[in-house]
Amino acid sequence: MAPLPGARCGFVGHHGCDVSVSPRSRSPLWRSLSARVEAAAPAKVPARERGSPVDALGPRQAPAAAELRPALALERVSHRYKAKVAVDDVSLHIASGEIVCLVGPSGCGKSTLLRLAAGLERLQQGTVAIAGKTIADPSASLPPERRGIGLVFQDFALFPHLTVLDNVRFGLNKLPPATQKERALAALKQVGMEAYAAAYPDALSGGQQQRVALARAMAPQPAVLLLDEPFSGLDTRLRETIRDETLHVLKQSGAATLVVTHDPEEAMFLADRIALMRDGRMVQVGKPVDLYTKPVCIFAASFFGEVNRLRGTVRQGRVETPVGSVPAARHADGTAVDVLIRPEGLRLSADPAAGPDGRLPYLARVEAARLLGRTSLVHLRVSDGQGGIHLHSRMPGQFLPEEDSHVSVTLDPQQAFVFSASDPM
Ligand SMILES: Nc1ncnc2c1ncn2[C@@H]1O[C@H](COP(=O)(O)OP(=O)(O)OP(=O)(O)O)[C@@H](O)[C@H]1O
Repeated sequence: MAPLPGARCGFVGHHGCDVSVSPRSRSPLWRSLSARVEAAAPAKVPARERGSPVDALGPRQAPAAAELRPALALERVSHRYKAKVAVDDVSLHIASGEIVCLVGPSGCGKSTLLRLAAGLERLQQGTVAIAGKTIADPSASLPPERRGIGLVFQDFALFPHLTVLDNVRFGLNKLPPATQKERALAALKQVGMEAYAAAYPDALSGGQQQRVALARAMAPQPAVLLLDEPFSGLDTRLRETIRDETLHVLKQSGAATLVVTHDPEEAMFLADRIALMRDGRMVQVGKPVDLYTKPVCIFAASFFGEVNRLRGTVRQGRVETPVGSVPAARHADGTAVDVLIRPEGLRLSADPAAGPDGRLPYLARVEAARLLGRTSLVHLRVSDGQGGIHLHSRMPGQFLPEEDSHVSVTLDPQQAFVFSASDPM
């Protein structure tokens, strides 16, 4: 996967990540808009994707390859808040049935991009298209409620004076009453909340409210679902359960889904593709495995997990480090480089014997070892001739060598990334 045109990993610009504006803080305008949007008329999902009335909320067929035009397409979108550039020339396509997670540090422009897709922010530059039809450009814009999108926000924005059933029915008001009820109950069933149809939102837990908000967004069968930090109001344990359930529900819905999250692990868990932003720009878009194993820059490598960072110089297409040699064919001889190694890329053995090829192993002194549950984190010191370097290794299961003992280190080159030291961060 090549870096995106114009991707600037190290773009440390005048529009830095300064103030975070969460949807919660945008009320009351935000709330009234979100209420309007969530009350949107049934969306224009192509008939073939809707299914029969019987399977209205059942699994949809995956679209044939020829039909893979993006359900949602943002083209060269930019947005400023006065002098602040929040989104800078971003393009993103999402296919029907695909889940794309938009990640990046606080203030990098994720929510702004989602709000532009939703029509909650006037488009200043670029275009937004749904199912191949341009619905917004700087001269004209379809209002949010006519875009055929479902929205779920961080605070769920349920109507407190309506029952769960009526909350979900709200967006179906153009349908005959009997169909409204049938469709709303089916949506509630899909999220496991049909037993709570008569309850009011304040009698529900956070996780239950999130499920109702998802049912409400999905009940009109929108072609596009936009979720802004949908799990961040939930405690850690509940969040894992709810996002697992949500993944299955979203996959069944067949909608093109954009999920904003600041949590890289959540993105890895949910996404078919991840779009990583920084300072308003798109840094890298790809499958989670590609972002993790083929990061295009130091920022991308560091965003998805801890990395050990070593300095080195390229000699004959490789960099020698105190824990092993790393291929660096893309860099000219003599280039000063940063080598980033994931902790799980340093495999340890408590038996520091020579390898089968008779070569002496790379050795490290154990400074501490801690069991973290499924893995053990081992703090190491390796010699670099200048006082030593501190590194972390993450080993599967229980691996707790004695403090001050020596272990041998084998470096997995697949988990080591080399970037020119002169590249921006
Ligand atoms: N209504 C606004 N007026 C002025 N500046 C804004 C407004 N909304 C957002 N910004 C600024 O635009 C930038 C991008 O904000 P945005 O909310 O899109 O980022 P984000 O990545 O979603 O952040 P977070 O993860 O903290 O929600 C930030 O610097 C923010 O301060």
